[in-house]
Amino acid sequence: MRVDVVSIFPEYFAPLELSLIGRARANGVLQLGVHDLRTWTHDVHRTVDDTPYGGGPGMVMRPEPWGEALDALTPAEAPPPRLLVPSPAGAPFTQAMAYELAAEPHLLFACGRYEGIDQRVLEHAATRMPVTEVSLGDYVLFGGEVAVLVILEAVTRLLPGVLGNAGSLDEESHAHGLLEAPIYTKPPSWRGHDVPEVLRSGDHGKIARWRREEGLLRTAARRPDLLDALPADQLDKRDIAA
Ligand SMILES: N#Cc1c(-c2ccc3ccn(Cc4ccc(CN5CCCC5)cc4)c3c2)n[nH]c1N
Repeated sequence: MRVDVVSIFPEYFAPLELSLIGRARANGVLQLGVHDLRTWTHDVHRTVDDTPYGGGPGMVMRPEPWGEALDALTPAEAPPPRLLVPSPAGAPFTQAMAYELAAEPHLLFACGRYEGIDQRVLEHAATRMPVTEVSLGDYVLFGGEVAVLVILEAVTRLLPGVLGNAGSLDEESHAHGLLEAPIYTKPPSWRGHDVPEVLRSGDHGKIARWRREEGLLRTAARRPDLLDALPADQLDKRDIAA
């Protein structure tokens, strides 16, 4: 997968040299390009923002540099990338979207700052490539960079060969639409707290049932909205102890 990121703070993406994403890049699973938007400015002050039409707080990112940047990162001879624009007004980023993005050959991220990017940039880009405005959640950040780090981590871990034990993808939260069960390791007793006996029983059927029940209980307590979204055949409400 090829990923290009455009930002006025390219140094935000230094962490992508580390850990499993760094290894994915070294293995060629992920090709990452980070670009400074100011590369595509032409004035002495390298200006990327201006005042908002219609008034209002803050500044808006000018369309010209963005237009040139997206042109430069959208090769004419290859299929167009999917453009992702983090925004407080975006569609919620979910594990389902992470799976969808992990299947894309080329992602292009536009990191806004200030009060956002002139809307015409997205309108024009949409005439050439798929454009998705995406939001991490209902709170306001300073810009899109943190969102790109989150999205890139969620997507990269789904790429083939990135996670050593592919099985771990099956059992994690949101893989089956539920939260995962509690997890434990040695010692069997620690400060008076014991590991649930069933997990040390060696009975894999009982362990699987225990984990599903614990996941249901957690989901009912912390994320009842996920239960409502489960397909009817996957949940019998009686599964959840009162
Ligand atoms: N993903 C994600 C995000 C973001 C996010 C993503 C990208 C940018 C680019 C700039 N900002 C800052 C900002 C701040 C306030 C406003 C609202 N203003 C009201 C009047 C005109 C705009 C717009 C943007 C961003 C924030 N925040 N929260 C998420 N889950």
